[in-house]
This record gives sequence, C-alpha cells and structure tokens, in this order.
Amino acid sequence: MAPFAPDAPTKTPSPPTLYSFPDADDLSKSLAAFVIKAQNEAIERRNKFTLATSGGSLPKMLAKDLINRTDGAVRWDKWEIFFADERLVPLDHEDSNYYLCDKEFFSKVPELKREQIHTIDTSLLDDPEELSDAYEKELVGAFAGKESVRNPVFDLILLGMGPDGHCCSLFPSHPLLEEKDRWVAPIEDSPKPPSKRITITYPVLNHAHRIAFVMAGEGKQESLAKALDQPELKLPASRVKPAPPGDVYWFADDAATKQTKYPRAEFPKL
Ligand SMILES: O=C1O[C@H](COP(=O)(O)O)[C@@H](O)[C@H](O)[C@H]1O
Repeated sequence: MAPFAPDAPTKTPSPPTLYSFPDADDLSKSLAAFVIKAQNEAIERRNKFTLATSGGSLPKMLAKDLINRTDGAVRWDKWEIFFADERLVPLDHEDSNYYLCDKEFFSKVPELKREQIHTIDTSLLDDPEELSDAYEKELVGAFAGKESVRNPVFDLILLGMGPDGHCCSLFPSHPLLEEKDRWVAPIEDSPKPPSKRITITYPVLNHAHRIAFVMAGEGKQESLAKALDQPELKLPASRVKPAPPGDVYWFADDAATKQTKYPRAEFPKL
C-alpha cells in the first residue's frame, strides 16, 4: 500500500461498520483488540503506529483494556500520538484533551515517552491561528518522508461524537466543515465550551486508514441513529468517509445503539 493516498479519492468510500456490545466493558475489550490489530498492520507497513485520539468519554474506554495488557501485544515504543482536537487551555487545565488522556491513559503506561505524544504549543495560546499552524507542522514532521506529503495518512483516528453530531471540533453548520486545504484549523466560536480550539479537518479524516467512533450510553442513542440512519442530514460525524482503502467503524454499547436501524456487524475474532 502506498504511504500516502492520492488527493482526490477515486473510489466510493465503504459504508460504516457498526459493532454493538452488551456493555461498555465488552466494548473496551474489543476496541483494544482492534487497536492492536491496527498497530500491528502499521508496524508491518512503516515500523510505527500513528494514532490521533479525541477527548471526552473516549480515553477512559480506550485505556481500560489496553493499559492492562501484559502479554507484550501493545508495542508502546512504536506509538506516535496526536490529538484529533484540542482545547486552547494549558495542558494541566481540566478542559484540556491532553490532560484528560494523560489522567486516564498515558500516565498509566510508563513505557510511553512524553516525546511520543504531540501536544499543542501552549506558548501560542493567545494566537489560535499560529498555534494551529504550529500543530499542522507537527503533523508534517511526522508524516513527511522522502515523498511530498499531500495528506497525512493516520493508521487510526479515534473519535467521539457529541449529542449534536459533532466530532473532533467540527460542529454542525460551521464553515470549517468545508475546509479543503488546512490539515489543522483553529475554531474560536465553538458552541461547546471552551470556545477556542483546534481541530483536524476532513482532508485528514478522509485520508486515514481507519477511523473508529467510540461511544456508550443512552445519551448517544439519538445522535448515533441520526448519524447512521440519516446521512442526508450531513452531521459532522456522517461526513467522515475515508477514501478507499480507508474504513469507518462504530464501536458502541447496546444502550447507545437502541434507536438505530443500521445493521450490526459481528465483531471478528482478532
Ligand atoms: O468537545 C469534545 O467533544 C467530543 C465528544 O465528547 P463526548 O464526551 O461526548 O465523548 C470529543 O470527541 C472531542 O474530543 C471533545 O473536544
């Protein structure tokens, strides 16, 4: 597989795959197996694993099983971690996605070194444009090889979804939904506080190898049903359609999938 996907997707994206698990514990177990599979394939391809993660309810579900794997299946030294979105606050602020991920996940994995985790440059908090450009350069640094980089191809991007259908910090009806060039963009009018954030954009999302939405609980029922059953609403989450061979998966518990009529797939034995 070529390291970088072409600019304009030529094939139709595959429909999303929905996995529904009896509870959040089962979900976390399967998610860990899925992440390890993505990791192994990435290491095979390029000897590293590039992951972008979100904040919100996701880090806890992601960490639950992964951090307890003692069988050597998780090759922590190969991980390179970015944020799908970040709030423009200091890294020790409780609104920071890094802070949350560190509390729930990174701090519990001593093998993970700080330099493997790409955080925002907090010296630029007063200048969202510049901070966003600096974060984009972090991505360029990680993805640029000998070839020119048209779009970064993450091995895996993990996303949550808010009740309004937002993912990353891409909110319904926001002009950033139309961003075609920047990989990372600032947003200063986020409807969900804090208002100032940065987010990766669709050019990045839609070139990833794999995207997994992760969510649990009744609170996600309505938005999940809208995102999967009514793509015509074009919610930010429904617009995530990576170019082939990229794929989108939804990991949810039965409480979250109660309303959707979208067909469930059986989670494979990994
Ligand atoms: O503001 C944000 O919200 C979304 C969804 O959060 P959740 O708590 O409903 O899971 C999250 O994915 C994103 O990273 C965060 O900045």
